[in-house]
Amino acid sequence: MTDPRISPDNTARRDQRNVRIGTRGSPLALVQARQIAASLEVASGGALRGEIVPFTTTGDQLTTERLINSGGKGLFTRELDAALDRGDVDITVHSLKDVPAVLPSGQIFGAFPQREDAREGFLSPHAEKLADLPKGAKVGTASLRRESQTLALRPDVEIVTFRGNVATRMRKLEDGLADATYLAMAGLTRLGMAHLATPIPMEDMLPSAGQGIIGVVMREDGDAEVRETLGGIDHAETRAAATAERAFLAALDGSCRTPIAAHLFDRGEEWELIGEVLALDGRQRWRADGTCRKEASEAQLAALGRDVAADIRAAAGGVLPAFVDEW
Ligand SMILES: NCc1[nH]cc(CCC(=O)O)c1CC(=O)O
Repeated sequence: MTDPRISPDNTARRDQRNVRIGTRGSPLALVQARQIAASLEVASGGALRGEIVPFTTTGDQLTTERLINSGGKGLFTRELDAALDRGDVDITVHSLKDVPAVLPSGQIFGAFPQREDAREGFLSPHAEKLADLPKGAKVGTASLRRESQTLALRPDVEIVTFRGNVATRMRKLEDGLADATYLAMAGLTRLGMAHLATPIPMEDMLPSAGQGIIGVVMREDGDAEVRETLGGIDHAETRAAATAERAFLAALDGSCRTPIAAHLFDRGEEWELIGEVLALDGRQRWRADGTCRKEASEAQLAALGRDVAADIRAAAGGVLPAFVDEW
């Protein structure tokens, strides 16, 4: 006898297949993974069912201060990459800005769903924006990019190392450990907390390459139905941005200790990529930009990223690589 309390909609379809989704276990990561699960279900007409498999990554375990900048690449992806390799999960879901510029071999991006607000958010109980902070104020961040960008605008402020998930950083701010901090608007928006921050104009603070983008990774030889369904949730403009910004990153990021920012802007008729590299103390900043047609291929978008990177190297007059290595 069937239980009348179970509606047919909630009964697992016999032809429905599980897709195991590897993700970090942080609140933001889980929101993102659930979004992908829901999209997969819709895009496959109910044939695929997402099953969230949370992992603790090295980056989640380490509590050392400068971990993002000192521990090498892939701190937040290593365990997920291995699980995907072994076939323990079918896909992995990442904040693209935490994914190293080059994917592990055998892995590809199956989808870049539509980008969320890529701007940085400014959070402070005392001020609306960086310029309003009193002289010598403390700004909390663990990001070398945010540190150097802040010092470029406000050499007088003191940078204090600030990490942890969104809730932790908010608490540190409330406890007065810093007068202000930054969080990506994308993460705040996904967590329903965008109202806590003031978006910073892109021109004032260029975000990290890939900021606001979710990357869905699968094995090159992965399941054809999963691959096709991921193709259905891929967003062309977002893929264009991911491609150009990551090519720029790959061309410059010899060291993960380099403050680098990049964003692909929609200028109506064409794309414009703006890239930026800074000295850690913010006293030097190199910016370059380039454009390409909206119809550009992925190869052309990647070339745009490399060209802008080359322009920055040229502008830095050869000082960049050695300089960067010392950081
Ligand atoms: N480095 C941590 C991280 N990775 C992705 C986001 C936010 C979401 C996004 O940019 O996609 C954050 C938090 C932050 O920088 O504020």
